[in-house]
Amino acid sequence: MTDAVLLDAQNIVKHYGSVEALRGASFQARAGEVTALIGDNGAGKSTLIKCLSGAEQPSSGRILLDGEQVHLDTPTTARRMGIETVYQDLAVAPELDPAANLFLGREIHRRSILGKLGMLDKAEMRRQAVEEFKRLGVTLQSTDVPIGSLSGGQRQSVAVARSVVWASKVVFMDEPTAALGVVQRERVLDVIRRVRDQGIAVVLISHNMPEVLSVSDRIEVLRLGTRVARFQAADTKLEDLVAAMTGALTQEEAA
Ligand SMILES: Nc1ncnc2c1ncn2[C@@H]1O[C@H](COP(=O)(O)OP(=O)(O)OP(=O)(O)O)[C@@H](O)[C@H]1O
Repeated sequence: MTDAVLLDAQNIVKHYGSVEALRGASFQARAGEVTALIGDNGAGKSTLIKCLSGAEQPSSGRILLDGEQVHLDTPTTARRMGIETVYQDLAVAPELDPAANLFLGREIHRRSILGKLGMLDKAEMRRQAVEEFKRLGVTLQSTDVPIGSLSGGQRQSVAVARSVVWASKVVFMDEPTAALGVVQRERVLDVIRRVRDQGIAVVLISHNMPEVLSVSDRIEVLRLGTRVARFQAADTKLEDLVAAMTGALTQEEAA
């Protein structure tokens, strides 16, 4: 674990009309660590991630990346800064194979005039995809079949890999293991650990507390739109997390 904060969100407020989804929420993530963002339904987790990935604009507050204030006006701006997001609803194209999914929207074109005419370099994309899947520990029996025919866990591993390959700093994952079986869930968690080990700051939203404790280095708790507690996962018990989420424990000074 390191002490250098890579992503530092300070006092983020987000209004949707009269609803105050975030009421001065702060959040920090470090490179080479998994930080879990937890909280009860409606606590503001998804809204915070949207604000930190350029999908929504905060009403007020500051976001620092590597110590510099940034304005994430669109997801494209965030991506250019090395921030990627994996959404809950498997963001893959089922009819395409895993390599094509990895390069979706970022295809490699042939070098010749054919490339200028829009022809894709499928062999090169496949070669790089196989390398990336290997690096991230994504095991697929075949890289030639449509992704729709793979298991849920394999599909989700490809979705995670797709964001991770392009992320140089931060990856947000909103419930990446929701709806997966035990074995498949473990596979995705392994991919997450490998991503962390490559120096990326991984931010994980999850409602599964044993999973949070097993994969995270740090845990930040949101309640009613503000951060109410922070924990180092190694020193934390499940009851501590539940107490912080429900408001039984207020640890605001520590947060
Ligand atoms: N687009 C929107 N318009 C109006 N209110 C919204 C909108 N998005 C979120 N909210 C409200 O903001 C609050 C926080 O929602 P958010 O989805 O961020 O919570 P969450 O912690 O991710 O919850 P869950 O665990 O249920 O997904 C909720 O009260 C929600 O109803």
